Amino acid sequence: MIEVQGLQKRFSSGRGRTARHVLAADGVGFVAADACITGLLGPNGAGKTTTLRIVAGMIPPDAGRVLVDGIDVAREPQRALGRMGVLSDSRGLYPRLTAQENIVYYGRLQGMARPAAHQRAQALAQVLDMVPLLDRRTEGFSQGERMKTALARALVHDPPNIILDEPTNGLDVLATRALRETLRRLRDDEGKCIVFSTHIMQEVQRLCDHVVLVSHGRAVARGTVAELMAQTGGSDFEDTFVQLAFTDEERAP
Ligand SMILES: Nc1ncnc2c1ncn2[C@@H]1O[C@H](COP(=O)(O)OP(=O)(O)OP(=O)(O)O)[C@@H](O)[C@H]1O
Repeated sequence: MIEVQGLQKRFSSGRGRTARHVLAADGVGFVAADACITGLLGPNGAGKTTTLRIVAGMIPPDAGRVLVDGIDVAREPQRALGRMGVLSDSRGLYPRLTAQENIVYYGRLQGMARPAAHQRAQALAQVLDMVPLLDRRTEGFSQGERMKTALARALVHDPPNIILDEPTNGLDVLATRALRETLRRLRDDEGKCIVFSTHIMQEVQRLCDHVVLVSHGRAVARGTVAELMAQTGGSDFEDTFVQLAFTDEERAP
């Protein structure tokens, strides 16, 4: 379970009169339960990636906190990270290592013995339909191949919580379907807590049990797709999204 409480994060660039500030997270908070797929849905620049990077301990918040299975990420980052698998926006694979070496290396960093990490890499490759990739260097991998490798790496230590930033970015329709199926299986068979970010409404409708609408660094609405639509009295999720996530000025043509 992941609890995100009142996160604030301001980015600054320049100095003096030329200084510019962006409030990327402005009090965002939500709870992501176990055996549940939670989607952070929001427009471009809403603060989804910033929020997930803070959750994953990659950047510190200015205020607020994140608890992963009750462990404070800022206070005990190693323990918290051990309970999280993170697929970040950059994917960040080592190009000179094979897919298998990338996965095993990360498993070793998480304290796994080499044989166990190898076994797990093989098992994940079966699940993610990437066995032929295992012995290839990741240099030159396609988007889908990179995503699968990064996902296997994120899951190698069998974490109870899985964080995915825009996981379907650059995937074709079959790879997207396969990923969705994998996430459902992880939820249903293994009770994982899964949080992912997207700005694609259809993805949320197809996959999410719980939706957190993020806008201007805040969680402006939460619930199932049906609950969110009931809030606006609409029958179309796109209309609901536009009503809840954009201001009147932003909506004006
Ligand atoms: N390192 C940074 N330095 C300066 N500004 C940043 C930085 N990271 C994010 N921002 C700004 O913070 C705001 C939120 O960005 P973020 O990437 O979290 O949004 P997002 O919801 O993930 O957007 P998208 O859907 O477009 O990926 C944006 O205005 C962005 O330009």
